[in-house]
Amino acid sequence: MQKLAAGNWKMNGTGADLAEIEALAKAHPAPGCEVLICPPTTLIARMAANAPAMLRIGGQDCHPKTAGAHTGDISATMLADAGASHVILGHSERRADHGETDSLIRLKAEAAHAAGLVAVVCVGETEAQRDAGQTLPVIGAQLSGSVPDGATAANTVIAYEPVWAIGTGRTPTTAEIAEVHAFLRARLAERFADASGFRLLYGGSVKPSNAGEIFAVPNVDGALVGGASLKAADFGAIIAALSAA
Ligand SMILES: O=C[C@H](O)COP(=O)(O)O
Repeated sequence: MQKLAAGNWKMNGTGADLAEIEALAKAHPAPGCEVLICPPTTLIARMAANAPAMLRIGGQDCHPKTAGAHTGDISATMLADAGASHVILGHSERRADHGETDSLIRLKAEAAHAAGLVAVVCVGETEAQRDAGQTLPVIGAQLSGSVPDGATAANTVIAYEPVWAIGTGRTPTTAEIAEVHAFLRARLAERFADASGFRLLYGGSVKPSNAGEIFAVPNVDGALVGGASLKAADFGAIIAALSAA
């Protein structure tokens, strides 16, 4: 399978930041992995209009419906129309800030698939859940509830993001990442014939300095990167590490 370096710009970036994409493409015109940037919605069409061949573009959320009276929302169909090929769903910031449930995320993933988008479905435990020994049950429930039956290795990517590792500079040990990713692979195998082909990303404080050791962990097929995806030099170094893994 082709590994995936995915950047989530979150609520960061204006037109001036498109220069980072130009710099990234110049430094890595033919990376040895798939490269995805999920900018704010306002930048998707502009990024897609001049997208270098090495780059895929994604949204950060979508509504479960195709169209309708939903002020402020955007549909998967609209993302695809703007030039997106992927959409992040169920990020912990949306689960926390917008009360997104597993069943809602599943509906969003179904909408993404119907629009021809790859759904990047996020799962991850809070620090309190890890401290209580609930990491695997929590992640198992999120996976079962959020990933629709129509998921395949081609249309779905799973991102494991421990909530306590996001933007904190803290990461799990490589053994802890390995345990969760092996668990995810096994749980997917209970439902999907092509489970071995699903890309499993790690996310949470991935940086150039720790990317190599994280990418050496079994069943880690790439990363979902927040802060370090905003600058071409940092994200380029992560792309290089994944390409070499
Ligand atoms: O979607 C990305 C993750 O939330 C990770 O963010 P971070 O790399 O800034 O910790």
